[in-house]
Amino acid sequence: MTDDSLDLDDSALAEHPTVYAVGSFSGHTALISGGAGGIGRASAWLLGRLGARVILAGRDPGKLDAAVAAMRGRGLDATSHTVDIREPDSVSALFERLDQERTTPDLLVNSAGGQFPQPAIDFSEKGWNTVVNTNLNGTWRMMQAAARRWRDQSKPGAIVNIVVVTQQGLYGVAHTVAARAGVIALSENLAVEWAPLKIRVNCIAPGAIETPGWRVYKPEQRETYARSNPMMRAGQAWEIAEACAYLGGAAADFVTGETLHVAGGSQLWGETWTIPRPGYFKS
Ligand SMILES: CCCCCCCCCCC/C=C/C(=O)SCCNC(=O)CCNC(=O)[C@H](O)C(C)(C)COP(=O)(O)OP(=O)(O)OC[C@H]1O[C@@H](n2cnc3c(N)ncnc32)[C@H](O)[C@@H]1OP(=O)(O)O
Ligand SMILES: NC(=O)C1=CN([C@@H]2O[C@H](COP(=O)(O)OP(=O)(O)OC[C@H]3O[C@@H](n4cnc5c(N)ncnc54)[C@H](OP(=O)(O)O)[C@@H]3O)[C@@H](O)[C@H]2O)C=CC1
Repeated sequence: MTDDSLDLDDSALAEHPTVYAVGSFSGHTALISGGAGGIGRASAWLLGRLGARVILAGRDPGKLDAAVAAMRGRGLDATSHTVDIREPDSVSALFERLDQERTTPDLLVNSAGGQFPQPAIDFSEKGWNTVVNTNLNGTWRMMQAAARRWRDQSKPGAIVNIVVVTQQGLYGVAHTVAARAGVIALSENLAVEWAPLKIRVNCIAPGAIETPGWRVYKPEQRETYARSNPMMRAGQAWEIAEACAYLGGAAADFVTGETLHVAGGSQLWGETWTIPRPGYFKS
């Protein structure tokens, strides 16, 4: 697979079949961090097509503008705001801008995240902190800011955190596995603590999903990902978007504190080496 083939095709996202009914998110607003990336953009398209007003958030205004223009071109209600979830002030500023617009999302999808592959023994202090600050602290900041609005306005809310498979077999990204395990534990805790506020908190653990985010991995490592699960294929961003629509919507009104693996079974079988597999493990 080439670097170019990882780019998502907006015209495909505009027409991909879905199991959900058009209008099932009418009247709902979804804030999607990482909304111009692979999984975030597919989720924005799906939720938008189902009737939601979608707000895409990320660091790169050019990518956000392009994604919003494509969605608006198909008649969807899409806007964007910049945010760096690593910066507390940036997250505060995002939510203040939404307050000024009198916009409170009903659904927050935390898809902003990422990591770089490196043997854990070589992690620098800064590298470790960057990944933990992005994936654990950044996700937390977004959750807390949204929850405060829902509490203050006595509104229900739903959060879907995109994490990674943490049980086994994701080697070379120990920093992100640690951060995402933190997000899962945090989500389970908040599912209880925020239930009185009518806030549901769930996670999706994707397996290998072909997105632009894969460019951080060497082609020879990427080539192995499709065989990292018993279904022997890579997943598509649309498959995560559909799970997002489930956990973020009315069908999951009684679901909270859950982590849904959309991973082709890779949480049960298989191994993923984002760095070259050491000779020690070769048969
Ligand atoms: C059983 C499990 C089955 C599951 C199968 C799954 C298989 C799939 C493969 C793996 C799973 C995960 C996949 C994905 O998540 S793909 C999509 C996610 N997208 C990305 O990861 C995007 C790319 N990543 C990044 O943008 C960066 O890594 C980062 C998160 C760090 C953010 O980048 P940013 O530009 O904001 O930060 P910097 O470049 O300034 O870096 C800050 C410091 O981080 C250290 N660093 C960064 N890159 C490297 C590197 N390549 N090697 C070593 N260290 C790195 C470094 O300290 C940086 O500071 P300095 O530049 O000052 O040194
Ligand atoms: N693709 C896969 O195989 C898997 C992905 N995941 C996870 O799913 C999530 C989405 O990944 P995917 O769509 O594939 O990756 P992408 O890299 O395509 O998208 C991630 C998005 O996050 C945004 N982002 C990154 N850092 C920040 C930040 N500090 N503040 C705001 N936005 C940020 C990026 O936008 P910008 O640079 O413009 O800010 C980017 O658009 C990530 O958490 C990823 O780790 C988990 C398992 C497997």
